[in-house]
Amino acid sequence: MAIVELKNVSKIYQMDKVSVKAVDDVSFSIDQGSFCAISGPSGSGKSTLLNIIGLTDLPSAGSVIINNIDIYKGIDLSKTHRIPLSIDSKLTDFRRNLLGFVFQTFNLIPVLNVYENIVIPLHLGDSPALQSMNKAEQNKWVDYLIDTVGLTNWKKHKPSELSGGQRQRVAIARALVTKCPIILADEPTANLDSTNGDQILELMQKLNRELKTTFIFSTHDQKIVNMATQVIKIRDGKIFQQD
Ligand SMILES: Nc1ncnc2c1ncn2[C@@H]1O[C@H](COP(=O)(O)OP(=O)(O)OP(=O)(O)O)[C@@H](O)[C@H]1O
Repeated sequence: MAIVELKNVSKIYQMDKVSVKAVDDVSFSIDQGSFCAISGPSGSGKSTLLNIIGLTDLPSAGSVIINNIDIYKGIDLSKTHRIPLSIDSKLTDFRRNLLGFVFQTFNLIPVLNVYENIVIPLHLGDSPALQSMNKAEQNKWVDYLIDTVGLTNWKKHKPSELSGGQRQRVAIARALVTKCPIILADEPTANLDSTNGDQILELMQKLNRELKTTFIFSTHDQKIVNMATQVIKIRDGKIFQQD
């Protein structure tokens, strides 16, 4: 079953008189539970596609369907250059409930410790998955995540006291804490050495298998491509191969 579907999606960036077609009439679907790599050379449109799926970038044309919800239904995208106020709060809810984000620069809050960084999303929204857990169950879930990412002895430590690999583990636990069905990861291994990068990938693969969370990567990393259950290769904003 498809959890993400893009139909005839294009994205044009307009800069003064120059327009750049970053994504050019792209259609694909990603199955629930996939470990999916969007790969391609620099400037091919990977991050733009991930941002469109992450609902942080508005397409210029096409449909984006996530979890069977046609996100921009009824909106004339050709005349809309900014996320319309009328759907802004709906998109924020979709992002909180459906999507978790892992970035190459980790994006942790420096003044908060590991535990506090991980539980932040629990204080921001109230997704259906979270509503189904009482306080004790939430605490058990957070402990399970911290244990699974191997940071039980580091709960009280600040990000500055952690290695790059440990910081990315915090970011992964934070992305998963709301039990969202989809994790978007933009070059998650780019700032890690190869040993730490390998460990982070193995961890994400384990979580993908155990929790059935869908992982979608934008990446140059051939190791991610080799591990992926679905690969979408793009070049100049177009798909040139899918397997
Ligand atoms: N905000 C923007 N304004 C104008 N042009 C942009 C913007 N973001 C991306 N682009 C252009 O769109 C094209 C695709 O960029 P994108 O960042 O999606 O590629 P990428 O494959 O992720 O590249 P990289 O691997 O180097 O991060 C490029 O030509 C880029 O210059």
